[in-house]
Amino acid sequence: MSKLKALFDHPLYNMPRPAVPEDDRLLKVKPKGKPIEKSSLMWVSDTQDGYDDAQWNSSSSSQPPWLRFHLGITRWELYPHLDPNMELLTEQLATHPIVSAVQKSGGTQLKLVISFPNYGQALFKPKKQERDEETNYNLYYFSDFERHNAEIAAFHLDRILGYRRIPPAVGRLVDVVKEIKDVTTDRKLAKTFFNSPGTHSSIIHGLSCKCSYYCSTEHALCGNPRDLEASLAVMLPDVSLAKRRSWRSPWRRSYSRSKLAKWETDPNYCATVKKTAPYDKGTRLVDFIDLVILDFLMSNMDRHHYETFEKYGNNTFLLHLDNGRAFGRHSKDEPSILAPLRQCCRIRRSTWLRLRLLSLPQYHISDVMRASLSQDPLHKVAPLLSEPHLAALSRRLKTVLETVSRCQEQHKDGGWGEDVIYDDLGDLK
Ligand SMILES: Nc1ncnc2c1ncn2[C@@H]1O[C@H](COP(=O)(O)OP(=O)(O)OP(=O)(O)O)[C@@H](O)[C@H]1O
Ligand SMILES: [Mn+2]
Repeated sequence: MSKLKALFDHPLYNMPRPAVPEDDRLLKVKPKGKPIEKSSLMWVSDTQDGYDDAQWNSSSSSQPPWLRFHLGITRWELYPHLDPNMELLTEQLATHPIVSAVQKSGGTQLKLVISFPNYGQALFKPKKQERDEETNYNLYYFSDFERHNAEIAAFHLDRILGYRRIPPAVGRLVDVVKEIKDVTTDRKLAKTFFNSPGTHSSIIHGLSCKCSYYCSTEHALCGNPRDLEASLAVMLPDVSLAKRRSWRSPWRRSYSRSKLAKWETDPNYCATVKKTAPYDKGTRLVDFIDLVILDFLMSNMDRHHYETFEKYGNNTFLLHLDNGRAFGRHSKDEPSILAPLRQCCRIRRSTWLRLRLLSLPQYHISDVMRASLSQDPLHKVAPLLSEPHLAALSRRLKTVLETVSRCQEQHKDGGWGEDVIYDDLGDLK
């Protein structure tokens, strides 16, 4: 734990920054401390059963942690470094009673939207795979399971990298009968519960769903006997309050078993991207490279899209949502994920410096991840990432740093050494 603390106390994580301009906040509280009207809560639920009476105003001490999280979102990050709100926010996700659970439509696998008495909401993804199972090498990335522990580990890794672009996610043991079946108003969901015919003393309940893959009784999710491990990620502000835009990744895979994508065959692919909006201006390209580095470290091949908050136009951070297909394999790295860095040879200075820090023994990436993950409530059931996955992180970090060095070498020969490192620190370096 001391390595993690030392890392977060390091000047690279505590750079002086100008105060956030009011317009850079995603949401505003109504002026003059008027209580937030009940009507603005209509999107949460139209039945008030099980919910607390909400009496919030513009004073942050009256606001529940999920609301403080929403109000803290800015143009460049989801939450501040060493956020005092984080502990209570994650504790409530892990312990607050569940008053409702409904299926979230869309996507390939079952997800639920969970609601809490203080109107907070979370995106629930259930455990589907044991921690020590590796994704079958014959399986295409788009048929892989989503892993609840990957969602949790991705949040921790994103924070350790200093990005703060993934909504906080925690693990929780959920009683599938008491906390889902008995409280859901989603009749279709309730109908998918059944008792396992094969067990004697322990009753196993499964739930399956309506979605495109893995939603049959063969892929039922089983409680043990009723407890099911899951990840709960804080919901972002509803899109009626803060619209988001979804961007197709320029390095998207073909999602076909036979076709290659353009970036896999065209060695000059990045030159075209660099000339194309929004990658031709501002920090979009280096922000995308940040995301690529996160994905390579956790071996996530499924980054087909990313999202931004529409309010900020092109000058904003990228939301790193949907990390369930990360951490599937530890014995192999996937070099193609790093293609954008190799092809564009560009990285933010602040990211590069933090990566170098994480490769030093006193801040070693595997050690700080182990420490960070040990704070999750599911750690007492089993460590969120097995040791081989933690070891893979430091091996992959080395590859990222070698790739940057190779870029610098190549660019030095061409006489344009300045190009690789994008200077986002100015005088601070
Ligand atoms: N924390 C969150 N708060 C609000 N919305 C979210 C959150 N996380 C994800 N979403 C939204 O929910 C949608 C589905 O989530 P996610 O992509 O994780 O599920 P999925 O089943 O993996 O979907 P897909 O199969 O399309 O990849 C996302 O497109 C995103 O817009
Ligand atoms: Mn997905």
